[in-house]
Amino acid sequence: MVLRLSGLSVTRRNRPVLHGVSLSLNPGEFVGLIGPNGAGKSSLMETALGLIPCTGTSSLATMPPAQRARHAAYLPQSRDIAWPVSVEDLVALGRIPWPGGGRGGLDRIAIDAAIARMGLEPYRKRTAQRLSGGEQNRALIARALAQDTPLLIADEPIAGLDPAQQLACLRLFRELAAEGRTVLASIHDLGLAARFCSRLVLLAEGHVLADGSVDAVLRDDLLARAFGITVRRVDTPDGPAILPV
Ligand SMILES: Nc1ncnc2c1ncn2[C@@H]1O[C@H](COP(=O)(O)OP(=O)(O)OP(=O)(O)O)[C@@H](O)[C@H]1O
Repeated sequence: MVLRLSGLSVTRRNRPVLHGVSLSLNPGEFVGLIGPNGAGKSSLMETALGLIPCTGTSSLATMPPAQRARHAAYLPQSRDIAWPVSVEDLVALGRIPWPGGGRGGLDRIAIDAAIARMGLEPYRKRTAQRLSGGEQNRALIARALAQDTPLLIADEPIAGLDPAQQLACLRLFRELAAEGRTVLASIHDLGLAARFCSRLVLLAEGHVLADGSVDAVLRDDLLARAFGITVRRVDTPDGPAILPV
């Protein structure tokens, strides 16, 4: 088990936003977290990481901070880069939890691999704050990859990426899962989530409405209940195309 959440409830500004959420993630899963705006997806990720107070338990939140940082990498929804660092130095920050802290030989290998995997070679010496939004997003994903953790928690990782970069990012996450890592990512594009994720969790108003295979979760009744939409579904050789109507 890579992450176990048990009965998580969260209140923000005196409003309950998560209600007794339980979830277990296993090695090799790419789990897509879907649900309407305000459903609690980011809150769930932040709570799992121990960043906001809750009742219930998260196996990650109870770890000492250094151990937690070697277990889970996090791509937050806000992509703010606070300092004018180079892409290379930004990615190296992912190595801080490990012995060597970014400067050892193993760190160098992990940093170079993350930069290559995100196609950032041409940008490595550039100031990260001066890249385009999508390029900054990729640099922050590279930082998370350099952290080399069993679990990656990514909040809307494909938001702001062009179609080719969206596919590249989701392919990469699928590859990470095939390598035995676990990825939990919130995704608004139901078609892409259906094509790439091995499992979906549908969150609505702070409750898990459904958790399971793509077919079990993307049911008409559940989508109508969560989003108030119906979908047209067309099976293609590349996976389902899902059109909300
Ligand atoms: N920092 C905060 N302080 C107070 N309330 C918050 C805060 N962040 C989120 N909320 C509230 O918590 C609820 C869940 O928000 P959350 O960001 O977890 O939803 P989400 O499913 O990630 O939404 P989205 O798809 O829009 O990113 C919302 O009602 C939101 O207004």
